[in-house]
Amino acid sequence: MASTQGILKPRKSTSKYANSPSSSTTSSSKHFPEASVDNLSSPASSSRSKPQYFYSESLPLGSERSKENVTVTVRFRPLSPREIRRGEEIAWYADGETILRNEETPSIAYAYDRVFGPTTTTRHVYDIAAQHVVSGAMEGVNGTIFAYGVTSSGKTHTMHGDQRSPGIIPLAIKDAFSYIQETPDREFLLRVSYLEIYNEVVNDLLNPAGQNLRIREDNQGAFVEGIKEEVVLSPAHALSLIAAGEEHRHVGSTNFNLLSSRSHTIFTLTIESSPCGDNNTEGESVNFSQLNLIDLAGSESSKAETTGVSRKEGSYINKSLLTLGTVISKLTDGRGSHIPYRDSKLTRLLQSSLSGHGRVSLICTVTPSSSNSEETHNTLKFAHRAKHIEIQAAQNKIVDEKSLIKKYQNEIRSLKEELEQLKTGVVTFPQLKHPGPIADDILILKQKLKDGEVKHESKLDQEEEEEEAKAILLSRIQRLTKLILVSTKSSHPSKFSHLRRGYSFGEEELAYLPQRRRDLSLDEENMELYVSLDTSEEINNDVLKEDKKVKKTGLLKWLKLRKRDGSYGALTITSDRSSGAKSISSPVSTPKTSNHNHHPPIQQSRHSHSHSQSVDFLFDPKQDNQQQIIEDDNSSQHDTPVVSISSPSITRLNHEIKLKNEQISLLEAQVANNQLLQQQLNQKVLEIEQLQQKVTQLTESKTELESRNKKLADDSKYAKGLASAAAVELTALSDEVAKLMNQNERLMAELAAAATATTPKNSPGNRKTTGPAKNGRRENVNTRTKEQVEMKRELALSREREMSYGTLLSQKDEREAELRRRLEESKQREAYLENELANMWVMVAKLKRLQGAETEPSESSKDLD
Ligand SMILES: Nc1ncnc2c1ncn2[C@@H]1O[C@H](COP(=O)(O)OP(=O)(O)OP(=O)(O)O)[C@@H](O)[C@H]1O
Repeated sequence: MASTQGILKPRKSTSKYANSPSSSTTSSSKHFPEASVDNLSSPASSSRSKPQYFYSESLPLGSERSKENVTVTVRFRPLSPREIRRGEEIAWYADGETILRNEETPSIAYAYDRVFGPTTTTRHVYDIAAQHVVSGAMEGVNGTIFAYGVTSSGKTHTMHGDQRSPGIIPLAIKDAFSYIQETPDREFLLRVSYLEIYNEVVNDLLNPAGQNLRIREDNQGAFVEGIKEEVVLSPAHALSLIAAGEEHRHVGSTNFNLLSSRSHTIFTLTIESSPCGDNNTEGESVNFSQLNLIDLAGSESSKAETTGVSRKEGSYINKSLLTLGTVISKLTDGRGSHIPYRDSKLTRLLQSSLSGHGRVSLICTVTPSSSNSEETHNTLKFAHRAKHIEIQAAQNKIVDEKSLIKKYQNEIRSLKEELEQLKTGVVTFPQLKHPGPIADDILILKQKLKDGEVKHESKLDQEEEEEEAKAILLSRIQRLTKLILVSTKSSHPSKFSHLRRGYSFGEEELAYLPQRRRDLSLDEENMELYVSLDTSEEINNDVLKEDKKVKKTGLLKWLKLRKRDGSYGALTITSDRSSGAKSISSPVSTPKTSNHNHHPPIQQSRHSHSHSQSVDFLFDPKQDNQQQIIEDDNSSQHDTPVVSISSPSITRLNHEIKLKNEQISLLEAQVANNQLLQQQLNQKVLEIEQLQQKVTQLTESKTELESRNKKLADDSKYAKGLASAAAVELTALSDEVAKLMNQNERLMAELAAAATATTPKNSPGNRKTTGPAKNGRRENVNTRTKEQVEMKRELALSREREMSYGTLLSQKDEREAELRRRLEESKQREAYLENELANMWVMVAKLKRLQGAETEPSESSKDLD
């Protein structure tokens, strides 16, 4: 793949204010005149005299610049009814369009590309902070827009919005389709994916089965393996996918926000475009870009009273946001040190955007309230750091083979050639020029035609077969064509950046936006206050409930329709970039206009350059001049000059053949679907069997471990008994030793006394003592000496015994410690196995659920048969 991407250029802090919050330079610091604001100081420089503050006055950003900074804007939300009730005060406020100031200490101020006050509409925020990123993405430059802020500061309100105030995501989608409408010389293919990062686990929000997906890397950067991508054909279609995805997003209640997002979400719009029709020459590269729209979970303040699950969620959220902060600091410190992208899934996925590949817009949402002043200040510092990231946005081009739009275009081209050959009768059964599932179908049908043709004798039969082949080719062309989006305008467009786009949302699109979803989270007290504050729109609970029901029914209806007939021709692509392949899991189906009763018949004329093979669609101006292509079967039949009518009977027969063909295609599709389901079912059964085996094995090893544990516990008990017996023995022994020592001392004392008593009597002066008395004393002395020797021997013996008992005791201690360690190990192993077992059961339950879900459609399709 030939991909031209931007280059990371961490900016060196050359200015003396570069590291001070007051020195916020803007995206345009190199290209726009800088204006200094005197008397503004930062916390860091408040003591210095006359600090200078640089900021830009010119927005939106010019598109011709090659080097840019991240666009950083700050949006205040109004004080919430709860905050008002608590009598909280304004701690921060917008001072003009670009400066934000602290109420208490006005010298603390920050400047950004734009500061939006609490009354600014999301549409205005979009125009300033997002529109240039979206238009860039439509032109082939990657783009990322994300909302950052503490919990309940208004991120989801800004990114998703509601029916009264659609957020950045719906506005961007609408704008993307407007861009297509205003660009008649290019063809587009749009597809979307939607994921969440919850507790550091990546889940696919468009595919509930896609849980705990892996992040992999290739030469284009990080990507999520196996994520589902859906080709989208209209704003309503894209919004319906988001609405369906939102149903799976993790939300919870915090003491700041009753419906708080507990996960980061990334909505990705992948855009491919190439020149239209005749301008589209083979081998020409395709513009390829991705627009990431990110709603981060809110960082949680230490004031949050959380327990259990929510504390765990909060710590994951805080950790990943902390990593985001560290990454941004390192990117901007100019030291070129290691950047820890890999420390969190969020930064891994954002690596490409943060390292300068494409445009980035950071919208920091803050609350003005005094109780959150500290958190707001942290957000402002984060925003200030992010401002220094330098990006170099460039168009991404990819070569033919990697592009889905080229693949479809080539397939349409060769199908048209085959159709033309069939019409002119030059080649009755041409050789296939392209492989793939559609070509396979055609091959089978052609084979059918071929087999039958030999037997047909009449000219009518031949014509019937030809008509059948033509009708099939035509329907394939139509199905593929409608995936590629083109403008209904024939004139050349004015430049996108000068266009005033129609932002208005039709009812159909609004149905997929929440009905002030977040407001429903207010407690009753707040609700009352909210209602009384918002007198223009009296919301009573019944109406809310009713609206919610209607919205849900709308979505369900849409999902059902989509399931039943593949409306919109929903095309699901599971990316497998590791193998370089994209698997198309559901081939393009033929939606009938009658099945789109939820979506009023939406038509769009395909701007074709080939008269003979054109597949014409009607354009419905009611659809805001920018609706998707869904073919009008009737009109295409009328306008397409491929059916040659030679006589009334042939016409009738042709008509019947067409009907039959359609039935055949439907049945074939159903059969293929059933086979696929059957295969999946078999696979699941196999997996369940394997899991059950594993569960049995685990149960066995658990039982074995339990018995080992029991044995070890017995051993340990025995060892403890031994140890306590030894301790008793040792105590007795030490008593005995003490006794012996006492005795010894006593004897020594006696001996000493005896020695003193003997010495003077044996002195020369006393040698006159009589014989028998002398002998008696000598005997006494001898007996005592003997006793002493005896006692010394006993003492030595008892010391030896004491030592041996000591050794024994330490050996016992060691053994006891060893047994305790083993006991601990086996307890850990048991816990691990129990955990594993629990996981297995969860998986088994999931698989069973899946199996159940898959059996249902297969049964219903059987019923159809
Ligand atoms: N600019 C705004 N104007 C009016 N109301 C707003 C605005 N921003 C936010 N709100 C309201 O404030 C409340 C909290 O907003 P939101 O749920 O968008 O916060 P959040 O930052 O996404 O919170 P979390 O991180 O907990 O998900 C909602 O009731 C929302 O409608």
